[in-house]
Amino acid sequence: MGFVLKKYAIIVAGGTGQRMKSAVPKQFLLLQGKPILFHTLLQFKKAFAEIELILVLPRDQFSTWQLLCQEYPEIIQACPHHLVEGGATRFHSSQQGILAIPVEKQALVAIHDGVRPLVSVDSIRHAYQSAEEYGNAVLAVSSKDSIRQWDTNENVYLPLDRTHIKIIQTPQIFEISILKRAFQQEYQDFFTDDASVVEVLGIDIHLVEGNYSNIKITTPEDMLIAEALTQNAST
Ligand SMILES: Nc1ccn([C@@H]2O[C@H](COP(=O)(O)OP(=O)(O)OP(=O)(O)O)[C@@H](O)[C@H]2O)c(=O)n1
Ligand SMILES: C[C@](O)(CO)[C@H](O)COP(=O)(O)O
Repeated sequence: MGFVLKKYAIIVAGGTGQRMKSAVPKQFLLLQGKPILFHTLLQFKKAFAEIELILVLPRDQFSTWQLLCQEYPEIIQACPHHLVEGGATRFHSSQQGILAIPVEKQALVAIHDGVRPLVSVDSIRHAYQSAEEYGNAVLAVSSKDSIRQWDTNENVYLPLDRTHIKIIQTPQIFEISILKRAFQQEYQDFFTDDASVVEVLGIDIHLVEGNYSNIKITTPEDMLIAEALTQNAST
């Protein structure tokens, strides 16, 4: 693969994990005996040794992370990174990460959920390659379930054609100049991911095939699924 542009990855982990209901912030929970965030950072390093990593965390979690980095020295050895303070929403955390990247550099920037540690190296490489070709790339998979949407006129859930549905994942990769422009906007409630922010500029989003294992660890059963999916990797 002939990559030309400099590559950054912003790993957003500025949330508080309310749905996980865990005393330990979910990004620090151990998966195969190592913090989730280590697995996430490592996948990007495995994809591109030269990549620059930016980790976004709430300020009050910096000290816990620094302690984890002492307890697991492989984190810093394998995945040196720049630590940035997060914001009130995912949008604001992405924005903080983007601000940490120098303006003058031409680069491709992936924004990835810290709690998606199972993204495959192949998916990461494929997404950067597509972003280099099309200007942006967002991982997505087809729905395996039937889908219904609430209809306010009929007051009932009506079926949707699932062949027209995509489940959106991360990483979501963009040219830095586009991200800088997009994230100057005011926050809007429908900004549930970075693609929805960039799209407001009138830019078409290019979806690329993701992997079903790339789950977002959101609720307690996701930890069990993640442990099961990584079991062979650790033996
Ligand atoms: N203010 C925020 C909110 C979320 N995130 C990050 O965005 C990713 C996806 O969000 P989600 O799974 O919703 O995480 P939380 O917001 O922590 O969880 P919850 O909504 O259950 O509180 C996570 O890596 C999370 O840390 C972030 O960086 N900053
Ligand atoms: C960015 C994302 O993971 C794409 O599926 C998702 O939108 C994050 O949503 P959350 O409510 O912040 O978990």
